[in-house]
Amino acid sequence: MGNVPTAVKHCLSYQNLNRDYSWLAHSLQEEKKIAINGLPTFVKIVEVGPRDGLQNEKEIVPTKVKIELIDMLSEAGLPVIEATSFVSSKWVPQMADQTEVLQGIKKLSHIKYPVLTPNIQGFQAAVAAGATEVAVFGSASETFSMKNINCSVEESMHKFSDIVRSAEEAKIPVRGYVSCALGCPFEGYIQPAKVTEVAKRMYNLGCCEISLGDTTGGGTPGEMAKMLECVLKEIPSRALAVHCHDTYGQALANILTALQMGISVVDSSVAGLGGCPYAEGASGNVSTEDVLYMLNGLGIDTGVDLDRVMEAGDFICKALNRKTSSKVAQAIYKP
Ligand SMILES: CC(C)(COP(=O)([O-])OP(=O)([O-])OC[C@H]1O[C@@H](n2cnc3c(N)ncnc32)[C@H](O)[C@@H]1OP(=O)([O-])[O-])[C@@H](O)C(=O)NCCC(=O)NCCSC(=O)C[C@@](C)(O)CC(=O)[O-]
Repeated sequence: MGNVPTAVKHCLSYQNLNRDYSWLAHSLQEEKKIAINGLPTFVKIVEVGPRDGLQNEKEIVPTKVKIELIDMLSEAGLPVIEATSFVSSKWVPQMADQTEVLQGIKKLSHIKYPVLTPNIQGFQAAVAAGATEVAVFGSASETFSMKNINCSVEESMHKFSDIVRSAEEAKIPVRGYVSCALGCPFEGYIQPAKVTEVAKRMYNLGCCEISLGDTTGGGTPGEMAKMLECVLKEIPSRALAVHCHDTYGQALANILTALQMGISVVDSSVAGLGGCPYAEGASGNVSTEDVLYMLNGLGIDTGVDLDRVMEAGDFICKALNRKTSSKVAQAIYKP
């Protein structure tokens, strides 16, 4: 870890914070159920690196590297790791080894390994490969829906409805993504009312959690607040997540805004890998390392070991022959 300032060390671990600032630890424990400054006391991190992070990579990443990455992330204590997607390999060649990845990883019993399924064909293949959680992905933008999953928003709802019905029978929880929640790469501004309408339809279909995606990474905290204000009128905060890309450097500010509004599920990607193949120019997701550092500093528990996530980030960056996009890892990680 090298020589890092004391204040920084405290952001490296929630446990450090508790130990070294006993007065704060005491108050955190005493007021376990009372949010500090309106913030949640626990945030669930949904690690999307192995799927969202890798799907856009031009060079095919070897299956064994993907498996090792997921196993390292499991060891880091991430509660949810989106492992792969059961989409067409003609559309997204990087995800063609979905079955091998899902079957090759060490599945720890306390960790969920959801996979993306755009249609019933993908859902059936995912279940056959052993998936126990899936996610459907819709959009608040008609154009993005066509480009991404080759159908209109209306048609996508019918496909998702089929998946949710089959998933209910198989007792498989379904997460729902709403892309373009803060803007579309093709249509630009998207009205919060449109985001709300799509999110509500997916929630009413039976999606247990709705992840609101800033696909372009162009949203700002003001826009995040307006969009969430609208969505929260229809969906309870406990069923919402935010999924922020960091193209414009707004992701952490957007996440903090969401936390202040009662959201306690945050999607992020190790080393800030990623980008959607159908959102050209949009860079990676916010890095898991940076989100953890911020949450640790706020005294918010996640159960995740930042050091181990940085090791996983270092591993995948070396495999991809690139520098991490995590500011925290750049600042403090010494292999
Ligand atoms: C949705 C489809 C499949 C429709 O693709 P299509 O071409 O319209 O599908 P189709 O039903 O007409 O079938 C055509 C061919 O695809 C096959 N096919 C059909 N379905 C499947 C399937 N599930 N798995 C494997 N193969 C499939 C099917 O068998 C057939 O094969 P052929 O007869 O030509 O050999 C296609 O558009 C697709 O795969 N899109 C991929 C989209 C994608 O993965 N996007 C990136 C993820 S979304 C994202 O990143 C955003 C998010 C979630 O992170 C949040 C955010 O940041 O906003």
